[in-house]
Amino acid sequence: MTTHADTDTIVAIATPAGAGGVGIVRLSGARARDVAHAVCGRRLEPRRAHHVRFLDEDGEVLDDGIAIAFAGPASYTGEDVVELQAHGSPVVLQQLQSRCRMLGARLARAGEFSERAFLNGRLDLAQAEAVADLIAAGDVRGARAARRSLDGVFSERCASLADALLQLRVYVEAMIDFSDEPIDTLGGDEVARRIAALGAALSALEQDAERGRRLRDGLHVVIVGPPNAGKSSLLNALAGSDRAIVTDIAGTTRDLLQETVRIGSAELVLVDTAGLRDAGDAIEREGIRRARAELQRADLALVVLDARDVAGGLSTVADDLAAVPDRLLVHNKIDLVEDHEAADAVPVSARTGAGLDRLRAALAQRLDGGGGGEGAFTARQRHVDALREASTALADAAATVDGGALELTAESLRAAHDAVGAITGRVRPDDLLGHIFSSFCIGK
Ligand SMILES: Nc1nc2c(c(=O)[nH]1)N(C=O)[C@@H](CNc1ccc(C(=O)N[C@@H](CCC(=O)O)C(=O)O)cc1)CN2
Ligand SMILES: Nc1nc2c(ncn2[C@@H]2O[C@H](COP(=O)(O)OP(=O)(O)OP(=O)(O)O)[C@@H](O)[C@H]2O)c(=O)[nH]1
Repeated sequence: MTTHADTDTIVAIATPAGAGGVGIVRLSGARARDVAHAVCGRRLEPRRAHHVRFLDEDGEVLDDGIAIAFAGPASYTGEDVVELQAHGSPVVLQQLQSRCRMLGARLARAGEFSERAFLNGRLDLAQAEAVADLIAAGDVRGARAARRSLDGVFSERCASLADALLQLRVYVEAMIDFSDEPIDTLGGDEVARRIAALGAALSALEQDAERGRRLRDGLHVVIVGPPNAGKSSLLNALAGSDRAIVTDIAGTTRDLLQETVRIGSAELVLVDTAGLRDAGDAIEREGIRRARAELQRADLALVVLDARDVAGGLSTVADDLAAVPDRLLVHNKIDLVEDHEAADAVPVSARTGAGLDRLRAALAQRLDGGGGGEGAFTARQRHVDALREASTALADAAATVDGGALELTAESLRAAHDAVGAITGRVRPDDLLGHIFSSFCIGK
């Protein structure tokens, strides 16, 4: 792997803002070790922890700490890297960073260390994205899944798909070169068979990636039901807060209200919505429109019904539930009814708290069904979109094979191959890298 001697040497505080036990200033680039030499007053042997004094330009001691140098390409970025590990004082870390800048290092942009790791082939694009997803993970499942992506689980699946697509492209290109012969003697059936097999592999990966996207983005649970069923009360009870306004006036909730709730080791995003009904003033109708739009994005609808009128409530919302992939029925206000057992619903009272543990358990079970088990990895919307694009292109390829229009088949296969390649960054549109790495934190 080549180090990029022609690029700037960059510096950033790698640890979070604020005071901490230890703070790290990280350098990467051809001049990293020279800069460190000047700051530490001595040369650093690679991969060895040195206890040194960090000096300012007058030889004044800024702090004492640990300095470690990594000689490229055996480093995180693939370039020469130095870490200056000081006491976690924001003042000291700022001084150290300024000193490195005075010595010729430039302040790193957000994500620039990881971007260099990508550009130097240390990580592919999906792995670099997994670094950011690991850092941002809100729960154990998300962190584990991001770790698998960082280890290349997702990338390897993409790579083997890309390989198979490449082989098929080569085969089809060869057929085109012999195109004066009839297609069936050349193996048109074989091409069709291989396209079908690839389509199956692609759709399996697309499903796993969609599950991975949910792991990353969190399960989106939308609370719906008729007015006054107790949706806001239930949000408050689950969130353990008084976020939502509760009154006995039907149509109280108008806008969407979102809370992040932790269930076991998982985090889910709960959205309270306006009660669904075909009435109300202009504001309430807008609230209902937003509730319906929110349902389109839901992974799970938590359907809250008043236990005193389950059938009536359900008929109010039935049409709106059609688009939701999964639902959990809740009968609320069981404190007001005698017999509340129901086979297909969780009975609760948002007022007394009865049944809430059962509801949490039911939610936790749905969360497990949503992925995060053995082998699950994180993915992003970008990846799911790319896999869908590849599926469409592959379907186009299949359609043209039948007609014997092999140039078109070859073109569609190329499009599918490029779409899969964009996931790991083998193929990349111009603006993609800036878009991805700018959302990282500084120092990563
Ligand atoms: N102090 C510190 N901790 C850290 C990092 C860091 O940069 N500094 N990391 C970064 O964000 C992560 C670890 N990532 C790293 C990845 C590769 C190499 C590295 O030196 N790789 C060489 C040698 C391989 C080996 O010895 O195992 C290589 O890949 O050739 C270092 C850190 C998490 N913890
Ligand atoms: N007895 C009893 N009353 C409840 C329970 N849950 C909610 N309520 C009452 O029912 C009324 C409506 O509750 P909300 O939480 O505002 O209902 P909502 O479904 O959000 O109502 P909208 O905002 O109109 O859609 C309030 O007076 C609550 O105090 C419950 O479990 N038992």
